[in-house]
Amino acid sequence: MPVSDSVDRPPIESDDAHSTAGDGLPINELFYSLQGEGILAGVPSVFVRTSGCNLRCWFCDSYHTSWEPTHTWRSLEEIIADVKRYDADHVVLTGGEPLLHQESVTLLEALDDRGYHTTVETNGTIYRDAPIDLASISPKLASSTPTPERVPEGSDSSGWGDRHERDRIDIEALAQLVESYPFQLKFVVADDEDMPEITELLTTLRAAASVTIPDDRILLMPEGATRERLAETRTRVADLALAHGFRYTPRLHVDLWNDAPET
Ligand SMILES: C[S@@+](CC[C@H](N)C(=O)[O-])C[C@H]1O[C@@H](n2cnc3c(N)ncnc32)[C@H](O)[C@@H]1O
Ligand SMILES: Nc1nc2[nH]cc(C(=O)O)c2c(=O)[nH]1
Ligand code: SF4
Ligand SMILES: [Mg+2]
Repeated sequence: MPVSDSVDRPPIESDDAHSTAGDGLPINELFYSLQGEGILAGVPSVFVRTSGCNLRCWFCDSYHTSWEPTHTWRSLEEIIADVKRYDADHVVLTGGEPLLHQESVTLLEALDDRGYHTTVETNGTIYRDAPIDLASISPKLASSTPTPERVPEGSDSSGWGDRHERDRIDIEALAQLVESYPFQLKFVVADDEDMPEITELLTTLRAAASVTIPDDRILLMPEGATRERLAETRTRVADLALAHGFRYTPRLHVDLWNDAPET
């Protein structure tokens, strides 16, 4: 369900945390696929992708939820009816940043009431209290920050470099997420220069959080929105996972369907 800007509601403040409340959610796409990433990779799942993000990763594979957000406003009833069309018991709520939206909590409650397993894909900068079966947290490293040289084609990084850098890590939100939900920490990695920041962040988070964070919940995921780019990064990242005793996660959907929408 690719969508364009809606005319029936004002445009969302896509870059403003906690921006939407009230009935419904800005939906960019809703589709059925295999979970491509993380400890549930391979599980048939319905993906609900909200629009709007408080960060601007230069490599974002969901450009139309962040750099140039598009959406249709959908009521929770409509979203649930669409989810029910598929024979799946796993739902993945993603974005954009789904936890920007207060209504994501209401949607998760409705899905939980209907017996669905819920995964939330989040950048880890916002905590909300919701029935989440797996918090799939992907904290953003310095290598994600946009610069004039490293920015999606046709976009302007001005204003976003500093803001992204300021907001990309919130230890308090990360600690609350890992304390509250079964979790995985999924780092996007391109090369060994990313590793010192990961180990430092883990030291800080382990000191801040009241729960243990075992190494088998730390996943390294190769950076790459296309098969071509993944071919450059994946073996390097797998070797880094082995060297550090962390898990490696593939990006199955990119291997299978490259960068096609609704996959
Ligand atoms: C589009 S994001 C949406 C959820 C949330 N905003 C986040 O970043 O976790 C979904 C997942 O894709 C990952 N991702 C986005 N672009 C990527 C890329 N070029 N290579 C690898 N992973 C990427 C994110 O790190 C996250 O785990
Ligand atoms: N197949 C598939 N698996 C995914 N896991 C996380 C995704 C996301 O964009 O959050 C994603 C996605 O976009 N497609
Ligand atoms: S935080 Fe997620 S949705 Fe936002 S720009 Fe980064 S990868 Fe894209
Ligand atoms: Mg994706």
